[in-house]
Amino acid sequence: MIDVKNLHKSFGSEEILKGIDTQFYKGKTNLIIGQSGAGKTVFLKCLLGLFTPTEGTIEYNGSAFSGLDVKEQRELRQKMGMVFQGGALFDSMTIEENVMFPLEMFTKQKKTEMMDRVQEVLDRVNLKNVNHKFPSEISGGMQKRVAIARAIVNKPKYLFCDEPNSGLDPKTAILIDNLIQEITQEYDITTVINTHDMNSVLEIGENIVYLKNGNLAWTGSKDDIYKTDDKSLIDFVYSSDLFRKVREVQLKGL
Ligand SMILES: Nc1ncnc2c1ncn2[C@@H]1O[C@H](COP(=O)(O)OP(=O)(O)OP(=O)(O)O)[C@@H](O)[C@H]1O
Repeated sequence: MIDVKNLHKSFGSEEILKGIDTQFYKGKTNLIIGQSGAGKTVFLKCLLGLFTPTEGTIEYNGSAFSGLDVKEQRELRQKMGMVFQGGALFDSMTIEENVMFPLEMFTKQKKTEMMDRVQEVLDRVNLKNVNHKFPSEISGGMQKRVAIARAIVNKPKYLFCDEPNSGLDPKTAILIDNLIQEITQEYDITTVINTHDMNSVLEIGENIVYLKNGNLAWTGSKDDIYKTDDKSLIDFVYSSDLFRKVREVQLKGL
């Protein structure tokens, strides 16, 4: 679990995050949603420890970066996996080398042990016969699977995903969403996903954190969204055609 307490983040005189209190739960797909510029990426970077909060704390199972020494901070970082927007694979490395990279960076495992683990996670994300290909030789959906495999190869306790569906067709996007949700449940990971995608909200939104202008405006599940009377959330989610249509069908009781 990640416990966020009174999180503020400013750049110079500009305050981006304005005192956020929320929790992200283990074994659940936690989503951060909000309009462009609301502060989602800044929030995700604070969670990753890439930005230091100006005020407030983020506790990972009771430990905050600020209370840890350098070695403990490194250990905590190793428990974090990240799926970057666009995948961020290394173009000059094969798929196998990409996935092995965190193990080579952070562990002292033997090559055979690393190879076994790489194969295990490639199997888990349903990627066959791609080990020796380069990222440019596989599809966008497959690249996302590689990015997920790389993010989980070192058995993280926390998984952060920045717009994991960007650039994918709707069907592939849902497959990727479902894969992230399955992995989250199977390995009991605290997963936080930054997304614009209302399909994702409807599909996998178990705990949704809605940011507005750097404030926490609403939290709840995908089912709670249908019952909400929060005007700003309604305005935001009903800008999605899909959401409006699903709601109309629900109201008709079909
Ligand atoms: N390193 C930085 N230095 C200064 N300002 C920053 C920095 N990173 C982000 N910001 C500012 O913080 C604000 C929120 O940006 P952020 O990227 O978190 O929004 P977002 O909700 O993720 O938007 P989008 O959905 O478009 O990605 C923006 O005004 C941005 O200019």
